[in-house]
Parts: sequence; C-alpha cells; structure tokens
Amino acid sequence: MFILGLTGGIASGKSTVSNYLASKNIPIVDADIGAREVVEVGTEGLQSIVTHFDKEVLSEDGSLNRKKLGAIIFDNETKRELLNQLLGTNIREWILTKVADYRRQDIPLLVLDIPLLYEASYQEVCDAVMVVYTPPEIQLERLIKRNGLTTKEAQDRINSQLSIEKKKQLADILIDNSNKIEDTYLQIDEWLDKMKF
Ligand SMILES: CC(C)(COP(=O)(O)OP(=O)(O)OC[C@H]1O[C@@H](n2cnc3c(N)ncnc32)[C@H](O)[C@@H]1O)[C@@H](O)C(=O)NCCC(=O)NCCS
Ligand SMILES: Nc1ncnc2c1ncn2[C@@H]1O[C@H](COP(=O)(O)OP(=O)(O)OP(=O)(O)O)[C@@H](O)[C@H]1O
Repeated sequence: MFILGLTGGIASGKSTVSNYLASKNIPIVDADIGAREVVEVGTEGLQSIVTHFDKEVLSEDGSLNRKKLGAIIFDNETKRELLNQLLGTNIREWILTKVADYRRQDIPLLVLDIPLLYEASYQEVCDAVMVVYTPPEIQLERLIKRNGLTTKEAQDRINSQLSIEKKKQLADILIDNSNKIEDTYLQIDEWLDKMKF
C-alpha cells in the first residue's frame, strides 16, 4: 500500500484535492475528522482542554465551542502549543489506527490528509508527500472569503503554520492550486497516471 501524505497551508486547497481523490474511490484519512473525534463529549481530550483552558471553551450543551477555542489559540503561540500537546498523541493514535485498518484491506493507495503534516513529522509514515500550493496572497484571500475572517484573524491562522513556501520546498509532489480547479484536477490525474494508480 502506497501512503500519500496530502498537505498544504490553511485554505490552500487540501479538501478540494482530497474530495477529488475520494471521487475516484481512493480512501482518505482526514486528520481534521480525527481532531474532532478526539474532543467529542465524554472524551479525555475534551476533559484535558477544560482542565487547561477553563470551562469558557465549552458551549451550553457541554460540547467544545470551536470558535472560542480557535480565537484563543490562533493568536497565542503558547496556548496553541499547549493544545497541540494535549491532542497530538490522541490524533496520532486515531490516524495510525486508520492506517493499520486499511493495511489489512490490501488497497493500492491511501491518502493521509493532514494540515500539520510537516509540523508534526508525519512524513515519516508516508511514501511521498503532496503539497497543495497557492501563493500566500491567494491563500489569504480565499481564507478570508471562506471563513468570513478579518485580515488579521486570517493572517494569524496562516502564521500559526509552517509557511506555504517552506512546505513547497519540502514537497515530493507539488500541486499548484492557484488557477482554475480543472487545472488542479489535471495535475492530480497526471500524477495518478504516472504512478499507475
Ligand atoms: C482550534 C480548533 C478548535 C478550531 O476549530 P475550527 O472548527 O474553527 O477549525 P478546523 O478544525 O476546521 O481547522 C481548520 C484549519 O485550521 C488549521 N489548524 C487547526 N488546528 C491548528 C493548529 N493547532 N495549528 C495550526 N493550524 C491549525 C488547519 O489547517 C485546519 O485545517 C480546531 O482547529 C482544533 O481543535 N485544533 C487542534 C487540533 C489540530 O491540531 N488539528 C489539526 C489536525 S493535524
Ligand atoms: N482553484 C481554486 N479556485 C478558486 N477557489 C478555490 C480553488 N481551490 C479551492 N478554492 C476555494 O478556496 C477555499 C479553500 O479551499 P479548501 O477548503 O479546499 O482548502 P483547505 O486547504 O482544505 O483548507 P483547510 O486547511 O482550512 O482545511 C474554499 O472556499 C475553496 O472553495
């Protein structure tokens, strides 16, 4: 089984690419889903957040108020690192369990869609890493538009990750998503063909 890591900057187009790969029946392990599961009501992940961040990050129904926690961590490096420490191990375990499940199924290609792939060293479990790239100004523009953020909020989120230019340098496969989506799909098709998947 070939393990393809898929990453990029926030709002650079990872989901756009992973949805396209999923439409070709390629299985995807999505770290953002794992990151939600490990903080569901009743998990030790959610409990540890309450312990370290205070009850104000909970909504009235006891679930995580993602907007509030996001507002706290994206402009505060110390708190962001604390959250990463609290959840990192549980997210890793969630991802590696999925990988082990797929290994038993004898499939040719598995995609790991992980926003913080390089930041958390997941390249070690991948055979190759595909980086979805857009220049920083397009990334900022798309993030503001999609999430309805102010320029400062969007820039804080971008700055909370390894820069997209650095990810571009590290990439084994670079997908340029700054033009039309069809142009991006074409680059994916070329790679799939080349690899005979
Ligand atoms: C802070 C939280 C509650 C904000 O939730 P929200 O629904 O607003 O955003 P969502 O989870 O959809 O994430 C959106 C994007 O933000 C970026 N992001 C998320 N967490 C982080 C982080 N700790 N550091 C840098 N970027 C991050 C990713 O690119 C992600 O795709 C949430 O992002 C979270 O729990 N983050 C910590 C878990 C984590 O590290 N997730 C990344 C998985 S590798
Ligand atoms: N080639 C493109 N042309 C125009 N808009 C695009 C293109 N690719 C993606 N978008 C838009 O940009 C936004 C970000 O794309 P997407 O959600 O795929 O990014 P992402 O990397 O998965 O983001 P995140 O890190 O937050 O999960 C979305 O609103 C999407 O519709």
